[in-house]
Amino acid sequence: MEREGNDCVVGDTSLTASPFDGEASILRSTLLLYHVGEVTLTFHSDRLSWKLVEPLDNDVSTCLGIKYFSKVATGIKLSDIYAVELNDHGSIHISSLSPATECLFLGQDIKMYSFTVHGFIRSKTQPSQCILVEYTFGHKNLPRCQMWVNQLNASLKHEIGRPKNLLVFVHPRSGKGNGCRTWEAVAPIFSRAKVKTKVIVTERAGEAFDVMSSITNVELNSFDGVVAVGGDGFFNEILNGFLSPRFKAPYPPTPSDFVHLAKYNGDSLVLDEDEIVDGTSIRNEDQFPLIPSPKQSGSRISNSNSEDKAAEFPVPNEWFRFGIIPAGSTDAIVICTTGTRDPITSALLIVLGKRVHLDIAQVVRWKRTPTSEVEPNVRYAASFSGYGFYGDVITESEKYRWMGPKRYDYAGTMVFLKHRSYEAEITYVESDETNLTSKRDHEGNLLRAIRSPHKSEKCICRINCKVCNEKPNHASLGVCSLTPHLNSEETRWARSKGRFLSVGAAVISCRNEKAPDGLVADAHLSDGFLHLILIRDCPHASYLWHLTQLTRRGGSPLNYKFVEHHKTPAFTFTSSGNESVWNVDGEIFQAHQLSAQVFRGLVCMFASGPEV
Ligand SMILES: Nc1ncnc2c1ncn2[C@@H]1O[C@H](COP(=O)(O)OP(=O)(O)OP(=O)(O)O)[C@@H](O)[C@H]1O
Repeated sequence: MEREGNDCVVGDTSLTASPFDGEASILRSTLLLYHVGEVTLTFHSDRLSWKLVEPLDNDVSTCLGIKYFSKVATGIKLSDIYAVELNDHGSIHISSLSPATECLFLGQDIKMYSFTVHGFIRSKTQPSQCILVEYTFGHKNLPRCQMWVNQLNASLKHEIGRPKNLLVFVHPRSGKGNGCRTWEAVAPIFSRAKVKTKVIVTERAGEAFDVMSSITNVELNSFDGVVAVGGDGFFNEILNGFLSPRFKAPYPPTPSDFVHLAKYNGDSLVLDEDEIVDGTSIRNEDQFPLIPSPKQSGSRISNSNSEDKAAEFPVPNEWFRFGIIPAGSTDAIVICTTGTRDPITSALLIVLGKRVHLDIAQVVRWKRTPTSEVEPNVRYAASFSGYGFYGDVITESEKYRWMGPKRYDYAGTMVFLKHRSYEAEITYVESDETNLTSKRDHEGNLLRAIRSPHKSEKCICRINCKVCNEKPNHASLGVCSLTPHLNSEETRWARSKGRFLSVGAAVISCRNEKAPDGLVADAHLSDGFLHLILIRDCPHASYLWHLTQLTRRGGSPLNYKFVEHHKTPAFTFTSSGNESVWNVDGEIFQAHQLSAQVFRGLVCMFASGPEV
């Protein structure tokens, strides 16, 4: 049933007032909204809205005396639409419609053409989660449907920031081994949104690193971003492959009395603190099979050539973004950046072209090579680097990878029972916000902090976070803009020395399903600070209490005398005595001595921050 005369296509110069709200509309037609009824569909520049032709009485429509309840939406913002498609079956039989709609056709068997608008709505119970919605509109006239599709698609093209071409890495064995299935579940969102994807399913650890570090700048420039279908460790590998050859920055600062322990036998250390990192040393990592040597590289993407040397790929790069489709065991980075652990939400945030900046820690290990030269070894971390308990858990858990995500619980229990502590010295740059929980008095006793922020005073990072939005201007300030808390005239260093159960540096809150508020509830995605958490040796029961607090929503895991919490842009670590390893974003990094700093908002993610 067609109502001729109710359609109008309005050009730019002769916009027609919408009958609903007086706003200028671009397009208006009477169409059939499947499962609802006949509607007047109106497109304003930023919104598609519809209204039932038959007036509703309290959301109830009546047809032939039968009442139908209409609880559907009455519109969708253009920014929440990710695809509009003309349905290729061409026409449908009225018999496949809902009873309410069939009533409109009085049972006639009429063929219709249709198009579907794909978008999302936020879950009412979990606001960070996006739920797919689709609205199918029908009309007997094919050109009319085509006109709507063309108009809406033309408008979607003007939506800012949406990607067109992505490089996707899938880790098939991530988490419970669901990497491929997870990608298959979200791939239709990309194809509907007409986002081209080059998909690489990894066959071994280190492959994504190789591809990312050897891909030419010309080819990388052809992508709008890279997507990891996997866990935190997999994302870390991709991040390191991206940054290592491209990001040029000084090494982290160290205090004037920082002695590189590799400097024994009176050799002088040849490193200059201002020396530029090219990061290629990561490729020579000798102890970790995950980061292979260049010879192993079986890259499925072309290698450098002379044309590429001329092509630039600036880092930081505002356009190029990273996405994570969660398929791992912990997925802390995706939880912190999207507020949820949901592949559909992640895929939608990617195709809709969302953007949030993320701080990245540069962790530099100082180590003597077989030729007796001291060599820095650079790793980048997006979520957490930890030593002692955290390093021991990751080492132990690798033995039980076959258990899947449960291996962390098992390994955690084993390591907890052993209750090992490690002798170390940590120095950190003080800032006005540095000492947050515990402080040592001059007699060496641990005092409960007086400056610990009360819970209600904590500024939690969320969508449009004010703290993160004060982002530095990378273009005008160069690399200095990445270390805003290190650029003051005088850097003040503080020191903690003793036996520690763990030493950790959180870049972000590290929320995950086991720790709903994360390790540091008020950490920000992009404030240019690391949260240094030092857990001094303490009785077993006290440590258990700290760990238990971590698992509680609203818990206070840092509010103990044996816990030091320092908000700092840089720190150094030197171990003495028996050693653990570092756990960098869930990957092992063996370092006896290291220095670290954080770069504010170094990379952009396809996300918008958590909706907390
Ligand atoms: N095809 C592969 N086979 C084996 N290992 C791989 C493969 N592809 C990648 N890897 C390695 O597996 C490691 C762990 O991957 P990932 O982070 O996805 O899983 P996870 O450890 O289960 O999750 P999470 O890091 O969230 O706890 C990564 O460091 C990556 O190098």
